[in-house]
Amino acid sequence: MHILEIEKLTKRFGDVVAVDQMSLKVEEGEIFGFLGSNGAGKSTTIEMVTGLLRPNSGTIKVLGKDISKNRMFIKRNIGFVPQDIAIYEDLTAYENVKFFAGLYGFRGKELHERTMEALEFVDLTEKQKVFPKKFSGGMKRRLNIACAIAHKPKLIIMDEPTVGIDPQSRKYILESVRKLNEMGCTIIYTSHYMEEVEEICSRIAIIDHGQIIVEGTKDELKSLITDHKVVNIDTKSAVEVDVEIIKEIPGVLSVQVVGDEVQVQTELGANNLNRIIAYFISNGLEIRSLDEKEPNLETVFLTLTGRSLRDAH
Ligand SMILES: Nc1ncnc2c1ncn2[C@@H]1O[C@H](COP(=O)(O)OP(=O)(O)OP(=O)(O)O)[C@@H](O)[C@H]1O
Repeated sequence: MHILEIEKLTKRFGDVVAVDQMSLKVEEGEIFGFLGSNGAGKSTTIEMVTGLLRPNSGTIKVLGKDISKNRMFIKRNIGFVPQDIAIYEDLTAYENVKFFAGLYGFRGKELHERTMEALEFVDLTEKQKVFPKKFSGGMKRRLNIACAIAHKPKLIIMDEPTVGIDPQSRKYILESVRKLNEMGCTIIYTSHYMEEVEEICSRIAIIDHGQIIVEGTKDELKSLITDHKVVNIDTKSAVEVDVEIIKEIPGVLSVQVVGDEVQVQTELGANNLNRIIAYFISNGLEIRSLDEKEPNLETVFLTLTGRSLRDAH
C-alpha cells in the first residue's frame, strides 16, 4: 500500500518553478529520505502534502485519498514537524501538546493521556510544567515533535528537524525517528545532511530544481556511480585554483571548491592523479592533504547534479 502518491505535482512562485512535475510514491512502513540542497524544493513539496500550500497542478494522495477532497482525514493521518519550530512560548510544554492534540478532536481523559504519552516519548515528562522559552534549541525541537505525534498519525513528515541543534539532541531525534518507525509510523524525513539520511532512511529521493533526479535504496543509489571516485585535495588556499584547467584533465568529470578543499570527481581507472597533483605543484599551490573517497550519497549527489550538497552552507 502506498501511503503517499504524488503525481505530476507543480508549484510556481511567480517565475520560480519550485516543484516541477514531480511524481513520487512512498510505501507504508518506510523511512523515506528527501535529500536536496537549499532551495531544491523540499519544503514546498512537503507543504503541499500537508495542505499548507496549494499546488498549481498535479495530485497528491495519502492512504489512497486525494488530499484536496479529504482534508480532515488527511489531517488526522499526518503529523507534520515543520522546519521553523511552531510552539507557543506562553504555554507550558504540557499545554502546547494538549493544544495541538485538541485540534484533532480529542477531549478529557483521552486528550490528557495522548498528551502525556507524547511528552514521555520525547523525554519531556519532567519538564511538562515549564514554558518553552526556558528550553534549549534541542528541547524545543523535541517539543515540536511531541506536538506533531500526539494524535498518533500514520505518516509523520519531518522537515529538517535537526537544523541548528547540538549533536546530542540530534542523536536523540534520530533515535526517535527510528522508534516511531518501529511503532508502525511511516516517516518522510527531509534534510540536506547526507550523513543523517544515509544513517536512517530505507529509501531516498534526491531532489534538485524541483524534480526528483533519482530514487532508491542507499545501495541502489551508490551502485549508480561505481565507476566514479572523488579525490579531495586540501589546499592552503583554494582561491587561486582554476577549476576550469583541472576539468580539462582527461577523466575528470567535475570539480568543486568547498572552503579550502578542492573536490575532483573522476572516472575510476583514469590514472590521472599525477596530472591533477602536477597542476597544483606547477602553480605553486600547496597541498596539505589528499584523500580518495569511497562513493557515498554526497558523491551520488555530486555526480548527478554537478554540485556539492554543502555548496549552499
Ligand atoms: N513563498 C515563496 N515565495 C517565493 N518563492 C519561494 C517561496 N517559497 C519557496 N520559494 C522558492 O522556491 C524554491 C524552492 O524552495 P524550498 O523552500 O521548497 O526549497 P528547500 O529544498 O526546502 O530548501 P531549504 O532547505 O532552504 O528549505 C526556492 O527557489 C525558493 O526561493
